[in-house]
Amino acid sequence: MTDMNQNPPLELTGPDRPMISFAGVSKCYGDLQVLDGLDLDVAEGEMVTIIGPSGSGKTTVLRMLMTLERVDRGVIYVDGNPLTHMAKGGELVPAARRHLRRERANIGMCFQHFNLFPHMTALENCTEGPIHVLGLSRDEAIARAEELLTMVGMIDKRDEYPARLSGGQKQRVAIARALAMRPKVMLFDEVTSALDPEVTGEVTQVIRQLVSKHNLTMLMVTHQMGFARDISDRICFFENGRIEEQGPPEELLANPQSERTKQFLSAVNEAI
Ligand SMILES: Nc1ncnc2c1ncn2[C@@H]1O[C@H](COP(=O)(O)OP(=O)(O)OP(=O)(O)O)[C@@H](O)[C@H]1O
Repeated sequence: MTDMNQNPPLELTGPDRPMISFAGVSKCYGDLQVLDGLDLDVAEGEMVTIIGPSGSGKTTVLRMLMTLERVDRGVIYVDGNPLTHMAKGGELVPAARRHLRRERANIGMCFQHFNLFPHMTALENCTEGPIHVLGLSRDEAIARAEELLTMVGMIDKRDEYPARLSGGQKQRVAIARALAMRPKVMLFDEVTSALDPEVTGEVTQVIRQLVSKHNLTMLMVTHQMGFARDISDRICFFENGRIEEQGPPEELLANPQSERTKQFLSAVNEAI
């Protein structure tokens, strides 16, 4: 087998290359092996959800895509470019830093607790990154933010501060803010977990629109099987840092093949 860290391919090419690719990725925290030779490809425009027990490594996958964590072995590619192979001896060389900054701009992330800037209005939350990171003019950034706030149904709240918005409204602003950076990939970590069930539907609908309008690629983590069922093209069941089983939602949720997936889903169903 090729050692990906010794000799990683410089890039993945070809029209069928995945938008996201984890190739043999392993990660340890001390003695704890969190990811264990993970292979996971997500095609352009595909919506993939990761489910699995607590501690199985789901959030670590998203954090590694955000380059918040280093890989120990293997390579992660986004749109064919490796995220990790330029890291040397634990410190990033300047070229690697620039490369990572560019790559990171391709990736948007939304979190369970929204992480909006509390001292900025909904509109300012959406213009801050485009002005200060992408170098857009104020007018360009405002036009982009207004278009996105309209898309997520929040334009009438453009001048409100986050404290005056409901959870669902905050999450929709957070989605608009991430999109304002024009990412190729969106990551969603438990974005509906802090929301009331009736509000979950409005966020799900907004996320669905993103694929049809922007052809975004999405990787999501959730504990909510209803959200996974409604939103995903494919669900991956994680166990001990590997994919135990994967498939379309209707197959994986209704007719799981692996004993572990069956146990997990029946425990989740009992808890509901
Ligand atoms: N920075 C860290 N240092 C040490 N251990 C960590 C760190 N981050 C995560 N872990 C551990 O790695 C394991 C996987 O964490 P991760 O957050 O990826 O799991 P998860 O599947 O998302 O869990 P949950 O469903 O509870 O959010 C856990 O045992 C966690 O305690």
